[in-house]
Amino acid sequence: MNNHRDRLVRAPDLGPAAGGGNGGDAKLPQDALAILPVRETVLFPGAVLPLAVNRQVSVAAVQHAMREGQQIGVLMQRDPQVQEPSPGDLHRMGTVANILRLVTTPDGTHQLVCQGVQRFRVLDWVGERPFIAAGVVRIEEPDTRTPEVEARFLNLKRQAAEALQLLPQAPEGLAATVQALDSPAALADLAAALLDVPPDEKQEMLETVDLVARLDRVSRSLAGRIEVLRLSAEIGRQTRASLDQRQREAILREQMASIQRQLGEDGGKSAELKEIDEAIVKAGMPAEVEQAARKELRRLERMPEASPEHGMVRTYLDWMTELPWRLPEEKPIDIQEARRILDEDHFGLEKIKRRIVEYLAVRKLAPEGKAPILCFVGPPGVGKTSLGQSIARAMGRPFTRVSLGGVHDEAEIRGHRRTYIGALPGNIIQGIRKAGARNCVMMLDEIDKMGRGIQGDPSAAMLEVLDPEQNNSFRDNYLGVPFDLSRVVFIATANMLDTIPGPLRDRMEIIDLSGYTEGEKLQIARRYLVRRQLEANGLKPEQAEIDDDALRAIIRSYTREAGVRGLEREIGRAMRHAAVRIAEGSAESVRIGEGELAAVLGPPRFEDEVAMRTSVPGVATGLAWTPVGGDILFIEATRTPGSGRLILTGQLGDVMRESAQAALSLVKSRAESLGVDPGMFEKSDIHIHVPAGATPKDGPSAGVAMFTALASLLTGRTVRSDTAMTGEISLRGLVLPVGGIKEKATAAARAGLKRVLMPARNRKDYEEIPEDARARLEFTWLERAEDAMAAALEERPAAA
Ligand SMILES: Nc1ncnc2c1ncn2[C@@H]1O[C@H](COP(=O)(O)OP(=O)(O)OP(=O)(O)O)[C@@H](O)[C@H]1O
Repeated sequence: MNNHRDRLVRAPDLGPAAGGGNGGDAKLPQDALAILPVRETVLFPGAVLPLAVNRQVSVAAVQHAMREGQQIGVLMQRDPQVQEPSPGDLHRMGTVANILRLVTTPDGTHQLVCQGVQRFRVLDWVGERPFIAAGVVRIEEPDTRTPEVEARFLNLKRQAAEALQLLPQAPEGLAATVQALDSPAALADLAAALLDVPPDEKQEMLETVDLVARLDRVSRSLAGRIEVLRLSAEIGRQTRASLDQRQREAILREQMASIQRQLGEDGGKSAELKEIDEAIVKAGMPAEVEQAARKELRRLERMPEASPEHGMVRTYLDWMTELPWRLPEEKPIDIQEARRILDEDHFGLEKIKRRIVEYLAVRKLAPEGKAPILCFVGPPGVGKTSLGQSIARAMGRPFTRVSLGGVHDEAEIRGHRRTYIGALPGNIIQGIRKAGARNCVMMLDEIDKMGRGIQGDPSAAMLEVLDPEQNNSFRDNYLGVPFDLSRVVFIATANMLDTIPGPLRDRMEIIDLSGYTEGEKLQIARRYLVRRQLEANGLKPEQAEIDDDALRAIIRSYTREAGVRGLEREIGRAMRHAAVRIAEGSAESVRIGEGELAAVLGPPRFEDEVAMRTSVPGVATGLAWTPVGGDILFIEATRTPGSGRLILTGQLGDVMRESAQAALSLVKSRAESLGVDPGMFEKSDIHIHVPAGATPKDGPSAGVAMFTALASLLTGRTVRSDTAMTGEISLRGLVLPVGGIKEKATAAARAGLKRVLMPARNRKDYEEIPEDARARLEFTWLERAEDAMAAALEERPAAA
């Protein structure tokens, strides 16, 4: 069709390109492409297309590719008006092309003839001047021939044949080419390239990588096109039948007006449908999802408003249109600022904050990379949730919490199918909608408390949610379409590790928050909790004050916890007391010292518990590790006339029962050195009880305390009230090492004890114990059970 002769030109003939930047001669990294920005044209794989090359960026890109003998990346501009496009003006998905030849027309403009090879996606921009260059990933076209694909392939072929028949000026031989095509992907791309639709729609087709969705998308457009062609063919026929064109238009207008009149009578519904239609457009759904939504919208159109299904479809469409499909712009993370935010919100926790900053730094450098999933493990009230909130704040993203505690049904995570009455999406999708962004920070609370019921295993669904290979197309049963969770920042919390299923645990990076020492709690109270409670109770700082001694007393005598939640509650109570006094006018300002506490908060709750409990022989203070931090526990032993039985109560597990038996055997074998008549055992029953019977207890680490309690009972010497102990014992009287030393020592310090007895073989764990607890405790390291007796029992038998 050109009336001039094509001629081959070498790259340098194009004239000079602007210098500087990535340099005309610079080599690009291996998977990088020189980019040719084009306007209102989409090149599809397989298609041969002439492209105008006149702008500096285009000229330089083509020169570079030709000189290096490389392919070129063709990307369409978002806005055709932009004269000098920069990377931000381009779509991120385009087609890699082979340069076939370069043609210069007589009027001096250049045309590049190139052939699309395969799709690519831009990973990052690696240059802007003199030409745009991008690091890319090439998208392979898998050779899938499922029945789903096959059916669509045949259908599309049929449609293409029909369209070509209706087209008067279809190129010769095209119909035969189409029929001979054997690849569904090639057919879809060929049809898309030939279709007479706006460039943006073509770009959408290009971006539809999934083959089934692409075949559907192209087939839908083609069907529309065929309709138009049929109509125009019919009009043509009628014109030939000498129907006056004007007359025909008048008739059509008349028909349209009548249809509109009818619609007018039913204005409410059509307004509603229009609203949903607009919401679908606004939601920015991926093509496949939009297709599903539109299908439902068409169903809704046909449904009487009064039918129960109408409401269900309407609710479904509300969910679909309100979900944040579009990815909001992500600001790069400011690491300095993140550090400042973490410090502002939390006292101490240095190691943990450092780890979080590292995590954020990695995410900053590789935003699309697979970041590990952080899991905060620790007792309640140690700041797991508030750390999560700080991370969200530092990343500038919304925060949402999803509680997994008690979830034992897969559908709670993945939603119910819409066939169920009252079905809703699962809590992951609900969390996303609440957050309003699909790159939110989502805290998965109590992941250790997920159960497993008869309705499927929720942890399997969780695995899929957290798997970076799968979560970009997470399928909620209710939605029935994939949702991309890959940009969500997941953070899990748990009280204990043991109950998290192994595969889930492997996906996560565990961060331990073990609880605070008294010194840390004091600082947290002073810097955060008091201020927060002042505000919460409408007080100004000058109106109420709690001094340090009072805070320390609250920590010691009114709370016994690893975290600071109880502490905050008690401070809140004290503040309310102050608020009442100020509101009733009996004081201008209130100062609460240690002396006032009893009046404000009631009598101390924990102070003398140990002294009181251990005031009789037969009670020893043990130390336990629990999921909510360490704690003290009492081992009580008594003797009654009987026949040599050992009675054990207090919900003890097997290991603990055996350890009680071992303690008793050990005491029996030491009877003489304890000054006990060995014959006494046959005439007595020994009862060992570990109170707090509602909590199951297990483990061997109470062995030393059991032995000490029995020795105390039989010798009549009480156990020192300032001493707690832990350790396993062997039948031969050796003290064996145990776990949880740090938590146990912290618990002893928290309970106001002064001395702890621990296995000598745990000495290596001493370094782990927080400074604060170390300073307050005296440690005795036990080799043998006798060492415990010597260190724990009072010298003399208690007075009867
Ligand atoms: N290091 C700290 N500095 C300042 N405040 C803290 C610190 N640790 C905890 N807090 C405060 O203690 C309160 C309880 O913390 P948070 O709710 O985060 O606990 P949690 O570990 O998530 O508990 P749970 O497991 O019960 O949800 C919050 O108000 C939090 O701000």
